[in-house]
Amino acid sequence: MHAPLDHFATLAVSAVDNSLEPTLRARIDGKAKPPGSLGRLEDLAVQLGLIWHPAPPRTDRAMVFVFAGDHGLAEDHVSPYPASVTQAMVAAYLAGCAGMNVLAKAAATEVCVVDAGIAADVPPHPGLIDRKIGYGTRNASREPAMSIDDARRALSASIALVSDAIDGGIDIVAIGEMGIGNTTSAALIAHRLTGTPIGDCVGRGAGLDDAGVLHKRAIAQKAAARTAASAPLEVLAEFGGYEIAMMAGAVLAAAAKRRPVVIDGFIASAAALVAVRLHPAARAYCVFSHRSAERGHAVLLEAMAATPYLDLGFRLGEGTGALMAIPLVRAAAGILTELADLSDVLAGRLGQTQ
Ligand SMILES: Cc1cc2ncn([C@H]3O[C@H](COP(=O)(O)O)[C@@H](O)[C@H]3O)c2cc1C
Ligand SMILES: O=C(O)c1cccnc1
Repeated sequence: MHAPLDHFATLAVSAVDNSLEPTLRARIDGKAKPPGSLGRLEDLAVQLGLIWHPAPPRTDRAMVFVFAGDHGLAEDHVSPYPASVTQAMVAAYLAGCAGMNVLAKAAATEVCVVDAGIAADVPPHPGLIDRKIGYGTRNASREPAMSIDDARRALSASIALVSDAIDGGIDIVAIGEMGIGNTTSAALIAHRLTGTPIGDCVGRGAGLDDAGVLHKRAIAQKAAARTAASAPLEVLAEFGGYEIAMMAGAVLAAAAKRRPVVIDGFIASAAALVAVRLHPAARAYCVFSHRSAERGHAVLLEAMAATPYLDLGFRLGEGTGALMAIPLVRAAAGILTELADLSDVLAGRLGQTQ
């Protein structure tokens, strides 16, 4: 049950070489289209070029890692659903019949389901990766959700898992989560790492009504008032959860291995912020997929100067928003690797890709 700590301690993230950007822009401007006419997809192409330099970007295999964990906070009724839904949804992922599975199929993306800390013993399944750190976190409104050591264990476990997947041929990493109560954890992380008032970070989560949001806000206030922690690892340990820690580790692993990591919505963005505060160079590897309808997502996006590509009104999690952006990543890479130069087209030299 205990993963080693050293993958986190020894991790190195190298910065992308931003001085290459003008060269990449000029190359894209020379393609068979008016300059800038593929809009923000060109920005994504530049980002992929910087990440993969000097190699051309590869996008054959994408994998979404869905980390599942339970939250002690759930006993305070911060969610309209009981904690048992976490495990039930994991069973649905393994059966291939959840929202995430449907969207992963459409996005030609492999699925990796990880038990980061579900509050029950989950029956073994060939599709389930057991990296359980504990049986749910402790209640962050009363005490730290986890120890610093457990936060490091969670980070290290996912760093090892995602690094191995990349070594095994995964070109695009995407992150998502399942954990009843985790929008409260994410709100607390957003609040503490950005300095935004907690009330502006708390939203409806899985569908609270107005009274429910008021109650959730009060619980979050209580948790925030309990601790003055401000360093990213401490904030992560104070507020949880295991699946958020593992998403942060996944971001760091992708960055360390120089692969793009597609960030889902509110909770995944909170994890990305933890990762970026731990290793600022990791920001350049993050692709922010969509703008979640959850209140507080804007706070996180702004803190990372991120403008997502999609606005579909999603507020599900599970990696669903990230999955919808995988085709964009593939298309953007194609701008660099398959789109002809205008000079070749005008000279009638067709069918030669760069
Ligand atoms: C059936 C169901 C499936 C879900 N899939 C993702 N979430 C989403 O809702 C949860 C966060 O909301 P809160 O903080 O209000 O609990 C997370 O598990 C998130 O992934 C779901 C929630 C439910 C109910
Ligand atoms: O944006 C998300 O990831 C989200 C929002 C609400 C509930 N679950 C997930």
